[in-house]
Amino acid sequence: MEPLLVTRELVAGYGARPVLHGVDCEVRPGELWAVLGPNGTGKSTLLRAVLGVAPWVRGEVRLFGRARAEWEPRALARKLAWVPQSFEPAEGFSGLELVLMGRGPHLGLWGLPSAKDTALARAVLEELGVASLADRPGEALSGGERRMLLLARGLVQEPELLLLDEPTAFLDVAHQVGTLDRVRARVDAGLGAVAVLHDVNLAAAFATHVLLLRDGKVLARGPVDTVLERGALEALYGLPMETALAPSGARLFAPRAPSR
Ligand SMILES: Nc1ncnc2c1ncn2[C@@H]1O[C@H](COP(=O)(O)OP(=O)(O)OP(=O)(O)O)[C@@H](O)[C@H]1O
Repeated sequence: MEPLLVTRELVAGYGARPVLHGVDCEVRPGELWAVLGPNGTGKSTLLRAVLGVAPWVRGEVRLFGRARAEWEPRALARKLAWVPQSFEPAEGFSGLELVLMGRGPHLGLWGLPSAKDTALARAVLEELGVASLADRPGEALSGGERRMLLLARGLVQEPELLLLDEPTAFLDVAHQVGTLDRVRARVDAGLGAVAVLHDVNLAAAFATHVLLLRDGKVLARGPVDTVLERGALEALYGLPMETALAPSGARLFAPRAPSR
């Protein structure tokens, strides 16, 4: 299957300083890539470089078979959705209206959502277990509630490729699992997704592939079952790790303090 996203020798940074030093990756339909790595290593910068919002980028970024620069923004927004780490909703918008913004790239000349768009937005909120946020004022929502709206906005955009920057941050454990479960269900139906995660166990449970990023370089990448292992994680985080097999067969990872 043709890749949705390809980066080759990707270098990106801010000011004079490169943050990414030659990152290669490929994402195909039906793949959920977890990007793991220490703080400040360039995970968000990688997503931002793909979106074209990192201050400078060298190397190749191809989306849906074409160079990124060849895409007209609105056409690209019908295929590529972005779930950022956080947002400050402008005052006066309800939760439903904020989610409906995800339909923007699909709307006609006047930009007015139809009854079908509204039904889709309500259905996604329902699916995520946050239907009650539809009628709440956006500016009055908690950090976790805003995250759920951001995810809903990304899903109603009905993209072919979904980029998620720490989608589980600020969420309780049930919403963390629920969020990745809903993303994975869409991935199993053909979506491609890239999610920056800090929780190795969530990556093990939901990702199909992992990309381990350290100091702006790819330490390892490939299928989750082969790449996500103790030695690679110890090299990634510079910390001893323990692994175990749960009765369900799930692989579990636990960091150990070096002094203990
Ligand atoms: N707008 C910016 N201007 C200058 N430097 C930046 C900017 N954004 C990020 N950086 C720097 O680039 C480096 C990589 O940042 P990035 O946000 O990509 O890391 P990350 O791996 O996502 O980190 P975290 O896990 O802490 O979110 C960091 O050293 C950061 O300070």
